[in-house]
Amino acid sequence: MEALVFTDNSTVEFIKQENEKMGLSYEDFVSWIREPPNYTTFRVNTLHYTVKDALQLISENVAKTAIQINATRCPEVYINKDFPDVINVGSWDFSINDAPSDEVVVDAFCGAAILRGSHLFAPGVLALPKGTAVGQQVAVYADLDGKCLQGTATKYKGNKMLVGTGILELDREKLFNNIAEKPKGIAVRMTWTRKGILSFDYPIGMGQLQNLPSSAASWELNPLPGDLVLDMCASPGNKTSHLAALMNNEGVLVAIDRTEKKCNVIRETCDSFQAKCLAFCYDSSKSVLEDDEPKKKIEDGPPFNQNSFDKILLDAPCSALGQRPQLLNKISVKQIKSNPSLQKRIFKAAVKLLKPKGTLVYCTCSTTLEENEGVVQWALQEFQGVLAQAEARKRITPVVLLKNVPEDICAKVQRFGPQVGSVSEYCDSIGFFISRFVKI
Ligand SMILES: C[S@@+](CC[C@H](N)C(=O)[O-])C[C@H]1O[C@@H](n2cnc3c(N)ncnc32)[C@H](O)[C@@H]1O
Repeated sequence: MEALVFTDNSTVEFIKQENEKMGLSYEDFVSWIREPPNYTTFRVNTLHYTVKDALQLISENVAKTAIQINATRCPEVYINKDFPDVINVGSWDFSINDAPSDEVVVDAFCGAAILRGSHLFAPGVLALPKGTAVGQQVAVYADLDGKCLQGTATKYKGNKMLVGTGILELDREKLFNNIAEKPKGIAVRMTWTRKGILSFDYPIGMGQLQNLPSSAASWELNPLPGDLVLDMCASPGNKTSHLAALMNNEGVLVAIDRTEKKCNVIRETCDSFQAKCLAFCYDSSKSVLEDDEPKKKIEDGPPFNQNSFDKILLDAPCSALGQRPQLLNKISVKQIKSNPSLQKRIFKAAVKLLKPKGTLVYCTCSTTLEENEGVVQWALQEFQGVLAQAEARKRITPVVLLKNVPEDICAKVQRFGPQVGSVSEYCDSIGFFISRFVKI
């Protein structure tokens, strides 16, 4: 029997109802969510690399991999037709006849990363039978029940899925027996994964693997050199670094997240891209000064004066139900339903911080109606006469009509997901939602 992706019965019921509103069955949704997208998207850091150079380098590295793994045909590598700084890399078209008998087991989260092309890194290994030697071909399985214990020395008998095969680079001694130091480095160098997605090398700073809708969200905001831009929920800074590139590092780019640790990650990401941004640790829902408070400079950090920013990205904290692939998810309905109230609080602050005629982009990596169209409906009601929903600058998804949501709202948002009847390659990405607004 196939293992469950969602373990909580009420979550299953909730997801069933959500998908019915889009004319999808629960089974359709789960069979989509448990598989990775068919291709990888790489966003080039145009501050320091040309897309042409990045394309050439990735193509060369993919060709080198072909030699290493004895593949006769390389996947396609090409510039995305809609986003000029995005390179698409297709999947490898070969299968294996028999998986090696030596098995490594990883947790479901790590298994999902391998399905998306990652190598297996040391901290992810749960089970490795005694006697398996470095240099040997191994099969990598994901534990679908969440029951395999770290350090297991025998073949794991629980519910598991083959995610790929590769060459073992670290033995049990290095993985489990060094108490003083946490294991690090590649434990298994993957040479085949179940959906044919493999990693490729690229220099630090050249760009990053980024889901296509995430790149699309920054393009929707369209920050220009010289703009005053705010990224309200910014860590780890992937979109921040993209915004800086679109601004050519000219203007002011402010990034906020709620802990210092998360802000340090934003700074690290931006440093590796040589992207300029001011990162501040703050609760974005409280980042607005009242009318009667003294005026401050943006550079001094939050809270900010009202009407301060030309463009604001609100990549909201969410249930992340659109992430793909998901092999095991224990989220409860209570957790899913806790998101909209925070999303709306941050949204309220965003509207106050935005200059008249300014642009706000709201996005999530969730597929639920309440976190997406639900927030849009609420915002249009709450800010009647102040905020208008705008057409997508670049529509790359089909319009998805939803029960009880006005058609004009559905027609303006972009919903990435497993929609029935869609043929665009862009729908084969993660589940994501983007809506653009302008302040009147
Ligand atoms: C979807 S992630 C952002 C991903 C990021 N935009 C990127 O592309 O790299 C949402 C972020 O919101 C942050 N967050 C949650 N509540 C917040 C709040 N009240 N104020 C600021 N940030 C918050 C979380 O810490 C998390 O890092």
